[in-house]
Amino acid sequence: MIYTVTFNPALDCVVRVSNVKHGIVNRCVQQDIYYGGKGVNVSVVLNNIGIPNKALGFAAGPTGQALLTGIESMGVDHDFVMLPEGQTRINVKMVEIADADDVYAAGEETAINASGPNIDAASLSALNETLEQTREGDIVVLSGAAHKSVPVDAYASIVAAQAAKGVRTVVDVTGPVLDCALSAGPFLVKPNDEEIAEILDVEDPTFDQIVEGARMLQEKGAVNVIVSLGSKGSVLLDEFGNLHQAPLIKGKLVNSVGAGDSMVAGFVGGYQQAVEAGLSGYERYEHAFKLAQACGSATAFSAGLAEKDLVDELLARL
Ligand SMILES: O=P(O)(O)OC[C@@]1(O)O[C@H](CO)[C@@H](O)[C@@H]1O
Repeated sequence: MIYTVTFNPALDCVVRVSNVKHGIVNRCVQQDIYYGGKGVNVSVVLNNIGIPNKALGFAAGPTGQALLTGIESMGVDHDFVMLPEGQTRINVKMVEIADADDVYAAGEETAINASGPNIDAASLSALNETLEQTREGDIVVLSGAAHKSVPVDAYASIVAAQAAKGVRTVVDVTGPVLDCALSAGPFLVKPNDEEIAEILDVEDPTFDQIVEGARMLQEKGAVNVIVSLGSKGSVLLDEFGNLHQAPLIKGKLVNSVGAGDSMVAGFVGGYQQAVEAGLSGYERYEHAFKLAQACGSATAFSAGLAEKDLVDELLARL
């Protein structure tokens, strides 16, 4: 079973605007609301491609209730802890489009992510209790930034507790929370090229430097590392030291929100399928990485998150 944990989910309000001017009221030409937060996105994509999973995390207030009702109506199984105070955040994603008649054209994306509600110690304990339901062989995906009230080692503690039970974990977060979690040996981390640049302290890393950065993350404890390289595709450095490279799949970019989360969904879903099919070593990772690429690109080519038909179509091209 795959579990996702979203400490700070969000209602993503994506507004498409042409000819934005600062300092005045702008009217959008299209508005879409998605049930988001990185782990929630992973769950939605897994659900869309027919892979059973359960979404965990924290929700609060009427916005949190709307998020839970929304994912439930999509068929996503969940077991969120309701926080005693506050509201699940609303994140605004603005896409600036050149032509008001071509609403879903690619455009420059600007995100304003809210800070989200405070997480009290009792609620954190309640989440840890829900995580007791995992079993050996399961995968737990910990995705997205946590509110500043969360101790920096909260992800690391979950990684360590799950590893002790034979559960693999994915940690998709940055900064000190990632640094701390690395030492607990997560199964997968997924930085992008900018985060690798920060780790290496270089401005515009070459391909070799990206690979060096990924190896550094392995030395610090990550079992596998996927680095998304924007228009240059992505790479996977697997636990055996093999480098899997994937150029970007060609298609019309509509929306990059959730594309990275969709890669994570494809990877964990594909990894689980490969285990069940008896694949091992290099083949297991090739299979997982292909589904990761197909899911990531299917989201990038859609207004919302990846749907099965497009994922299958893209998979057939790889
Ligand atoms: O603030 P975080 O947790 O880093 O990121 C949250 C977020 O930007 O990530 C998802 C896309 O990856 C969105 O659904 C959501 O709004």
